[in-house]
Amino acid sequence: MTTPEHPGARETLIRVRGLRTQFGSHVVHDGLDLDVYRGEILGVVGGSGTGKSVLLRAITGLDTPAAGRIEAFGTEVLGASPEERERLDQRWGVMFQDGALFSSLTVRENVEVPLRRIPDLTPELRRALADLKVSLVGLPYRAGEAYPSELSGGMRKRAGLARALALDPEIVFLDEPTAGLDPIGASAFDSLINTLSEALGLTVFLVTHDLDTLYATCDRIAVLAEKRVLVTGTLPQMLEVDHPWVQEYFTGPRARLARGAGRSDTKPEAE
Ligand SMILES: Nc1ncnc2c1ncn2[C@@H]1O[C@H](COP(=O)(O)OP(=O)(O)OP(=O)(O)O)[C@@H](O)[C@H]1O
Repeated sequence: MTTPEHPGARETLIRVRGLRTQFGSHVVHDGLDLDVYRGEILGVVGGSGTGKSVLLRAITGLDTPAAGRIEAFGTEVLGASPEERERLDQRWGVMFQDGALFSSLTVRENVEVPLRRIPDLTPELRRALADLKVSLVGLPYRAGEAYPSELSGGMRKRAGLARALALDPEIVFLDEPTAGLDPIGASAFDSLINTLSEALGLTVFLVTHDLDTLYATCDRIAVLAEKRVLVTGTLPQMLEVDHPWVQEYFTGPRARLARGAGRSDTKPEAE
């Protein structure tokens, strides 16, 4: 299937070509291509088990694919030297579905973990920078002193985002950030993603099942199906795609609800 859009000549931050991932004989991706452009919020959708999380992990070097090329900021992720890898890790942040926080550390200490990679950063400055990130994601100051178990699910997700933002990355990878949140909490998280994208020029790679989030935040969508990125495009373009899963997902009853009565901060149609 062709890719019906290209948002002008934009800088490609991440370029994936011919990606193949597999676990034993189970092939998850085969011949997957994807570009992520600077400054965009890209929503990655697909049925359960189509490999959205595996793609995120492959791009960020957490899983090693069987074949293909992944380029981030012009650097080959696969086969990057430890020094290159360190530089890449400073240019992206990853927020996992459950926040993946260390339960024995306070929120501030969790956010300080990536900051420990910066040589010569005094403990006082590290702490101050962590507090800044905690407030950047809309958590109250006292949340920095709380342990993850003392926070609500929504606050834990924000804490996970604060840690992902610790090193001022250019791109954040968010794995189902609104999963498990009530609609008000999910809507607040959508607004936070939009605000951070606009204020910091942050690029966002967003794995989600949440149609409301797609409508509220995403500039572009990539659909995973048939072991690859089947199609990319804007939301209006998705409505024109002639593929059963895409049709069902974007024009089914839940999609109509999301489109019609979307959250209050629904993003205007991109391009
Ligand atoms: N470490 C692993 N070992 C074996 N199989 C794995 C591993 N990680 C993922 N898989 C398999 O790869 C496939 C894709 O998994 P992935 O978690 O990426 O799907 P997903 O699209 O994110 O699904 P969901 O929407 O349900 O979260 C699944 O069949 C999963 O069982």
